[in-house]
Amino acid sequence: MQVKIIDHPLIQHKLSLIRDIKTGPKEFRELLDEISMLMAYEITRDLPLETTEIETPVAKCQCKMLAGKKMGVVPILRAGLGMVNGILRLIPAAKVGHVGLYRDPKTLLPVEYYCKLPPDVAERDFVVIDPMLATGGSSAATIDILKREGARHIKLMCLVAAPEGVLLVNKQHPDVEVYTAAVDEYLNDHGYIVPGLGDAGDRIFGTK
Ligand SMILES: O=P(O)(O)OC[C@H]1O[C@H](OP(=O)(O)OP(=O)(O)O)[C@H](O)[C@@H]1O
Ligand SMILES: O=c1cc[nH]c(=O)[nH]1
Ligand SMILES: [Mg+2]
Repeated sequence: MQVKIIDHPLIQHKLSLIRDIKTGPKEFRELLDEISMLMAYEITRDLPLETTEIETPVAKCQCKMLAGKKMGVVPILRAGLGMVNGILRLIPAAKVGHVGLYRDPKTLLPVEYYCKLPPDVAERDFVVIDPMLATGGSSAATIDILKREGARHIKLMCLVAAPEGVLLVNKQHPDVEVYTAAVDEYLNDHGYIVPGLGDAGDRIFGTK
């Protein structure tokens, strides 16, 4: 199983709070936003730097700055929306594409209902975001869509993953690095991650 677990203590602490059934939508959204920002710090570790001359009040010096790589963030609707702002706070120049998928409750297969991507897909490095990687069907389908539109560099960032989902993405998209804060135990008969955190979309938007 190829997966990078981001086990920073702040992320693990906040993840435990977010799992708690007593955490309501307001606190859930705030925690997801904070965790997303912390995770973005980790997934951008390999961004290229270039040297440029800066003049401080004291002297000129050679300083490092981001080399201007174009980035794109693609939340999977709905729950992925809860991770967008945390990432944009660290990478404000990223363009945001949206892919709408819902998981058919019987078949557990993803059903596409929306797609709007930036025009220059082939020039950008993408991060697909969704709090939950369960069977992996939704994430794998989103990566399919991005590749079909010309994307070549894609990472997947989720909050909680099931081993089944990581393995599916590894198998269908071996070039895509998967980042998560936790790999949980298994999927139950309804396709929910155990112990997981329940239905992420419903908990963010208060729809249950
Ligand atoms: O890995 P999978 O088995 O595909 O399941 C994970 C998907 O299920 C959830 O979305 P859901 O279909 O509940 O839609 P929502 O975000 O609109 O609630 C979740 O946010 C993922 O997108
Ligand atoms: O546990 C799960 C599985 C899929 N989608 C969710 O929101 N939670
Ligand atoms: Mg949902």
